[in-house]
Amino acid sequence: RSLRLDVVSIFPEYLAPLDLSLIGKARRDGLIDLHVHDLRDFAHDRHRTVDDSPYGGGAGMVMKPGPWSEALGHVLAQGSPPAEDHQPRVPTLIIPGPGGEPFTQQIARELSEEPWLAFACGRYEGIDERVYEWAGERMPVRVLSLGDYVLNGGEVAVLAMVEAVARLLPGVIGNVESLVEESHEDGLLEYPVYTKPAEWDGRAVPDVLLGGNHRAIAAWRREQRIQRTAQRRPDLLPPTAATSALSGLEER
Ligand SMILES: OB(O)c1ccc2cc[nH]c2c1
Repeated sequence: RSLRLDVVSIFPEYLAPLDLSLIGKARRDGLIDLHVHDLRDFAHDRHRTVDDSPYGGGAGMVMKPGPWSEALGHVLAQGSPPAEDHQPRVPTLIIPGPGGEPFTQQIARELSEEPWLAFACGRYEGIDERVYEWAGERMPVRVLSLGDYVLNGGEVAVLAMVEAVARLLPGVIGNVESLVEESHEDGLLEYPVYTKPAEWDGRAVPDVLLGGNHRAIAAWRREQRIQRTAQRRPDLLPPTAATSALSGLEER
C-alpha cells in the first residue's frame, strides 16, 4: 500500500527533513510518494504575492484565496485520470492551525489508512476563510492542531503529522512490535525503559526487569503505565481510575 502526500507551502525547503531517515527510506522504497509545491508558483503577479492586508483591519497579513485555489486545484488534478473505479480520486486535505481539532494518535491511525493526503501550510495570520469553503466543496477537509500553542506557520505541524502517520504504514518501521507498546497506543503513557549498565551513577535497574519472569515484567510495566499516566496525564484516564491510581501512589 503506498501513500501519496502533497504539501503546499511558501517555504517548501522546510519539508526537506522528510527526505531523511525513515521517511526518506519509505520514499525510496516507494511506500510514500511525496510532492511539495511552492504556493508562490500559483501567484502570477510580478511579485508572486500570496498575502494582503486583512479586511476589517487588525495586525499582520492574510493569505490570499486565489493562489490557494490554484495550488489546490493543481493538487486535485494529480488525481486524474480517475482510478480504475472511475471515481476521480481526491485527497483528504489537512490544514494545520491552532484553532483546529486536536491531532491525536487515533487521528494518525485514521489518516494512515488513507491513500492520499494533502497538507496546506498557512503562514501570516492565516488563510482567507473562503479557501476552507472552496476546498470543502471539492474534498474532505480537516483542520488539525498539534496543541494549545501557536507556531508561525503550518510547516512544523505538517512535519510532525507526516512522521506520526508515515511510521504507521506497513514496512516503514522495521520493528512493528515497537508500534504496539508505545505512548497513546492504548490510551496510556509508555513505561520507563532501561538498558546496560545494571547500575549507573549509583542507580539500579528495577529488579523485576533483571529476572526472567515475563509475566511479572508485563505486570510491572502495566502498573508503571497506569501510574505514569495518572501522574502526568490524568485527563487520559477515566476519572475513577485516575483517582484510585493516584491514591495508590499517596499510600506509598
Ligand atoms: O500552530 B499552528 O499549527 C499554526 C498553523 C498554521 C499557521 C499559520 C499562521 N500561524 C499558524 C500556526
